[in-house]
Amino acid sequence: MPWEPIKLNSGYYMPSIAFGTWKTGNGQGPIDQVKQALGNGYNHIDTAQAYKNEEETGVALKETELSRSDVFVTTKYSGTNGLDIPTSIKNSLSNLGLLDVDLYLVHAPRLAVPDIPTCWAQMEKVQDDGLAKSIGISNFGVKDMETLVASARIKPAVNQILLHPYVYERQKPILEYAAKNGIIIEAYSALIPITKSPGGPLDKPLNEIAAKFGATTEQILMAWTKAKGAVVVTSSSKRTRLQGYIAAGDITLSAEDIAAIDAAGALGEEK
Ligand SMILES: NC(=O)C1=CN([C@@H]2O[C@H](COP(=O)(O)OP(=O)(O)OC[C@H]3O[C@@H](n4cnc5c(N)ncnc54)[C@H](O)[C@@H]3O)[C@@H](O)[C@H]2O)C=CC1
Ligand SMILES: O=CCc1c[nH]c2ccccc12
Repeated sequence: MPWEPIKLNSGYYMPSIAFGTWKTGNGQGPIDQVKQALGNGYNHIDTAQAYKNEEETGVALKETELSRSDVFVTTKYSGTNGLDIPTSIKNSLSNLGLLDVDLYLVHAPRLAVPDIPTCWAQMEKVQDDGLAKSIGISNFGVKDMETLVASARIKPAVNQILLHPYVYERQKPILEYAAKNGIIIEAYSALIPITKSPGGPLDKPLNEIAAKFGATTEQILMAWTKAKGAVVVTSSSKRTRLQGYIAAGDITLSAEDIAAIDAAGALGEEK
């Protein structure tokens, strides 16, 4: 299997590519987009309180042929409407029509109120109470993680962060700290060098490596992210793109390919 499941520090396995539901509200709606992803090789769905599509995600999960145990569901505490963590997780489960989620994340460190240790103790209770199989964080920097780990009984299983070659140097300390502490990195917006920042130093190596593999540049960015040991959370309303991302799991970049992408990435910061 190309995108191998990754074992989390909770003992559970997480599929290493996820379909993200942020901004699935346009055109084809979230229900159809989640169903399309589930029908095209995705068994990991990423949503959040803030995305306001947990109910639609729940409908898609009910309507799919896959059983609950075949799909890994992530949602996040986003501090929406000023609700606290115990209330938010119950609302999310009710919206999703589920008894538990596979992964519950604190969406950003600024949401950890009144402070990170107090917030994390509430997350630990969510896991203790069986409402989430694993708990984690998103957008946490090294200092945030140090504060959390210093008082944690349960270490975060995952830190979901921005990761692509133009921010790799900046984000590397987060990857290193996570690796030392058994925290899996999940990368969002891996395609930004193509979707938002084309015309930079990455274009040449990405095009050359893509031509060598007979692949698209999106697929090469996905393969690079995978090579960094990260889980990928991506999205598209287009079936062919979704299928292309799955196929990217078969691409193994050489050390030289990775070095060329790292070097070009370090030359240009995100625009
Ligand atoms: N925790 C957090 O703060 C965040 C989490 N996320 C999660 O990650 C998921 C994916 O985030 P994205 O930034 O959308 O990921 P992404 O970088 O993988 O981009 C996917 C988007 O790029 C488009 N795309 C693909 N190839 C393209 C091409 N050749 N030309 C133009 N557009 C192309 C797709 O249609 C899709 O809209 C979200 O749905 C959400 O679940 C995203 C942002 C922040
Ligand atoms: O997850 C994507 C970005 C986003 C949208 N709403 C929120 C709320 C809190 C943190 C991040 C985000």
